[in-house]
Amino acid sequence: MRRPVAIDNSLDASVPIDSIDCLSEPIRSALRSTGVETLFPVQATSVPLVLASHRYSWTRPRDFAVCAATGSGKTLAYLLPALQLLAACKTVALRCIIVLPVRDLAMQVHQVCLRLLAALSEGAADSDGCRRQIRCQLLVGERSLEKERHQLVRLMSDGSYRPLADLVICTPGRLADHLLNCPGLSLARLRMLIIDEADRVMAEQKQDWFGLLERLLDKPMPHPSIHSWLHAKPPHLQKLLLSATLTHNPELLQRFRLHNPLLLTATAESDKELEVSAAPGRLSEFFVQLKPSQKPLFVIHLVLGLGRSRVLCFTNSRESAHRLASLITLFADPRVTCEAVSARLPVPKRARILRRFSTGQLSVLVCSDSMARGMDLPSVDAVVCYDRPASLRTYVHRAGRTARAGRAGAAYTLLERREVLHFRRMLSAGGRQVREVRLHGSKTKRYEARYQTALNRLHEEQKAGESASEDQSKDQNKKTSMKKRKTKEDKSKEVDD
Ligand SMILES: Nc1ncnc2c1ncn2[C@@H]1O[C@H](COP(=O)(O)OP(=O)(O)OP(=O)(O)O)[C@@H](O)[C@H]1O
Repeated sequence: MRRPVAIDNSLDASVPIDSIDCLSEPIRSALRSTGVETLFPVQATSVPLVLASHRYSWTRPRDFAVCAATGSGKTLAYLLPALQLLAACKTVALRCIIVLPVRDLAMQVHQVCLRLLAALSEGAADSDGCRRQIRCQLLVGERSLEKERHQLVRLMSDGSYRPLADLVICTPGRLADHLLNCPGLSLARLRMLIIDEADRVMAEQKQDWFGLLERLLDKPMPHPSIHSWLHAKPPHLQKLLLSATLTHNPELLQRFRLHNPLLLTATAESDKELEVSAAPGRLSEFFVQLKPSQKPLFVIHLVLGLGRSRVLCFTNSRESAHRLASLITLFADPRVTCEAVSARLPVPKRARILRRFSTGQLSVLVCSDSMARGMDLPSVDAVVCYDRPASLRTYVHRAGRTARAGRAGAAYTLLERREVLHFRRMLSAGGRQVREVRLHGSKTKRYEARYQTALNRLHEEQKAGESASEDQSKDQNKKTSMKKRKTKEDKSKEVDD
């Protein structure tokens, strides 16, 4: 890869949108009406470069890899050039695909995109009103494959297919489903493939979606229209890869067959295998050494003693998440409200819990690493790595749920003594500064008795639960052996008869 372009890690280097000449006026006014007055450094660096790479339609635009801090605004860094390019196209055709590793993230980016598109079409109504609306579809498996397919293409009476989407936001698995099962889907006009959280998407390679996509790229349109004859030569596809932890390893990146790639980076330290973006400017990072039994007490102390009002806790297992949430609930202090959320919960329930946390009705949300990537929850003022993160990547994404968009935040990692050395080494390899804070007994004394009561109640509830399930399985065993005996008796009766 050529010499990387540096991205300023400080939001003080943000640039007023009016000074970004390459942005069209409709996009600028859409930004203004969604409350964006300046472009963050990652946006001010990448938007002009990406747009410039499309200046001449006869040359193939180069590809980009963007590595910038969590919460630094990478979403707009790719949405803005994509929307500007799409707005200039007169006809509907699938021209841009945005791939995100999980459904929740795709839904979040879809929301950001819809807000911008609504502002764009309002602007069009105010001016000449003749601009075509960009059509964006979300494909994450929320609806049946059939229903999603009807959002992508329409079968016409002459047997041809009419494209219905300019832009698709999807997960890799769902994209593969459509590439395999949607007969009218044509990629002949595809100009941009954007892969957010690219390192994660790359690691999973679900259903070889990228191989499928490449094979379909070369396929001609199923039923050529006059339009497709006029534009017979397929446009060049540009790829944009983004993450806060993006590898610089050319071999790994070449899996996406990048063309003349340019790396835009705000990295902490140069490492060939793993590039970790510099930490967000106003993130303070701490670790606390304590016994496992003290961990819930520390979380309670964060809210009651240190005044953190929105705390996001990451555990390594669902059991650990539910145990912590139950314990905090049994602590029964109205100032510390807590729930656990996991990817297994039905989408509406998960959305309800996230809304309660975002609106301040919950002070502590416990979750697994499925929430660590990309989720943009407003005003999280502290992240707690309740269980030790397995890797630097995991840590960076967990900690990155706070201190977003220039706000202040703190990340606390709770460690047992034997874990401290490994953790400190792991962080210093990523150029991160982490300080130790101590949990003094004098500070937690006032809620210790109540905590002990909650702990005892939790043990009792667990015991009651265990013996109930033991009874249940005994009953079950009894029923099964009775059934077996009966069938045996019936059989021997049949033989006697
Ligand atoms: N130019 C801007 N002006 C004001 N707010 C912005 C701007 N750009 C982004 N934001 C806000 O910053 C927050 C973080 O943005 P975004 O989610 O794009 O970060 P990210 O770099 O993708 O983070 P992650 O690596 O965690 O996915 C969002 O709430 C977004 O609305």
